Amino acid sequence: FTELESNQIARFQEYLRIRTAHPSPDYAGAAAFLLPYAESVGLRTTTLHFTPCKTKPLLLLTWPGSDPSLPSVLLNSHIDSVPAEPERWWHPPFAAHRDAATGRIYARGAQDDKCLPVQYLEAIRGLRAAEFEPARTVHISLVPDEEIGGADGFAEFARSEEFRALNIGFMLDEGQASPTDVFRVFYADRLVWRLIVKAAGAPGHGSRMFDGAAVGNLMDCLETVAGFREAQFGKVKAGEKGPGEVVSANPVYMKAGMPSPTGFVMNMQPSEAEVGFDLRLPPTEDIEQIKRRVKEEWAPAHKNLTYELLQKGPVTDVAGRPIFTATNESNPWWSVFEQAITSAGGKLSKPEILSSTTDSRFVRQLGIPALGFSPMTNTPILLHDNNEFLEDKVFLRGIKVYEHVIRALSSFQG
Ligand SMILES: CSCC[C@H](NC=O)C(=O)O
Ligand SMILES: [Zn+2]
Ligand SMILES: [Zn+2]
Repeated sequence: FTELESNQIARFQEYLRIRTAHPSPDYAGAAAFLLPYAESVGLRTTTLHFTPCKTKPLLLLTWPGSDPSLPSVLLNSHIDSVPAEPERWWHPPFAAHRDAATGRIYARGAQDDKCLPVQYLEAIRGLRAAEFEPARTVHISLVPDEEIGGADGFAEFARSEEFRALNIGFMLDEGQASPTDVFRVFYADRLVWRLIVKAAGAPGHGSRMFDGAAVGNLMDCLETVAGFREAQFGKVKAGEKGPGEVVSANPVYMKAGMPSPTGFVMNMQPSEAEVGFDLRLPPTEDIEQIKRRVKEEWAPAHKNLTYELLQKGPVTDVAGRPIFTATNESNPWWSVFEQAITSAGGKLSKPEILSSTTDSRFVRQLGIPALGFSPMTNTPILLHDNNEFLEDKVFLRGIKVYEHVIRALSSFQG
C-alpha cells in the first residue's frame, strides 16, 4: 500500500473502533472523529439536532459548488450500528482487527455502513488533490438512529427547513455488498411493517386434549403464515424474483407460557400466546390485499386471534405514488450514475429493491431520486451478521469508485 492508502485504512479502522452500536451509540465520539476529519479535507461542517437533549447529532458536511443555482448532491450515511455478540465473533467487533493474510477488517459496521463516510471523504480528498471543482454543491449527511427507524434522525431532517434549504437534486445512500464482481444498486426499499398476533384460548391441565387452546390457536396462525412465506420464498429460490420483490413475514419473537422460578410451568396450557412478525412489502404491493389476508387468513377472529398491524414509515410519496426511484431515461441522474460506474471500470447489476430499509425512503418520499449503493464487490453479505468484515482492497477500490461517481454527479449540468 502507498502511504495514502495505509492512512485511509487506518482512518477506517479508527472510525470502526468508536462504539456506535445500539442501544447506546457513542454519537459524541463519532462526531469528535468525523467533524475534524471533514475539516481536514476542506469541507464546511454544521451540526444539527432534532432532539431537545442534543444527544443525537446530525452532521452536515459541505463542499460548495461553483454554480449554487443547481440542485445539490447528497451523500448519506448513518452513524449508528446494530449491536454485536462479541463471544460469537472471531475478533472483537470493535477492535477493527485487520487479518494480515486476507486483508479483511473485522468490525461491526464494516459493511453497514461505516465504510461510507471514510470513502466519501477520501474520494473528495482525491478530487481536490486533482484540482477538480464541482459545479453542484456536494453535501454529506451523517445521521443518527437509522437502525432504529430514524424517527429522531433522517425522518425529522427530511421534514426540516434546513433540509429544504439544501435544495437536493439527488441522493446516494447505503446499499448492500455484492458476492460477485458486479456492483449492486438499489432503487427502492421495501415497506416495513410489524404484525403482532395475540391468541386467546381455554386454559387447562397440561395433560388434557381439547380444542381451542391459545397456543394451538397461535400455531394455526404460524402455520398459515409459514405457508405464505414458503410460497414467497419459493419464488426467490427459483430465481423468479429478487429478495426485495416478494413479501416477507418472518416470526421474530414468541411469547407464551406461565413463568415459574425454574423456567415455565409445564403442566398448564396457558390462556394467552403471542407472536411478532417482521413484515416487509415491495413498494408496489397491493396493501389492501395484504390487510385483508391478515384479517381473514392469518389472524381470523373466529380462531380467537387478534392482531395489531403497525406501519413503520411512509407508504406512498408526496404525489401518492409508490416510493421508488426511476432507473430509466425519465431520471437523468440514473444514466449519470450508471456511466460513472462504467468509467470507474465497474459493472453494474440490474437495479434491485433492497429487502431491508434505509433512510432513502424519506428522501424518495419527497419525490427526490435516491439510489442505494455501497461499493463492495466480491464480498459476502454480512450486514447485521457475526464476523462482519470488509477487505482492505475492496474498501480502497470503493474510494476510487466514489471519485468517479462524485465527479460525475457534481458536474451534471441537466
Ligand atoms: C422501522 S425501520 C427499520 C430500519 C432498519 N434498517 C436497517 O436495518 C430495518 O429493519 O430495515
Ligand atoms: Zn445500514
Ligand atoms: Zn443496518
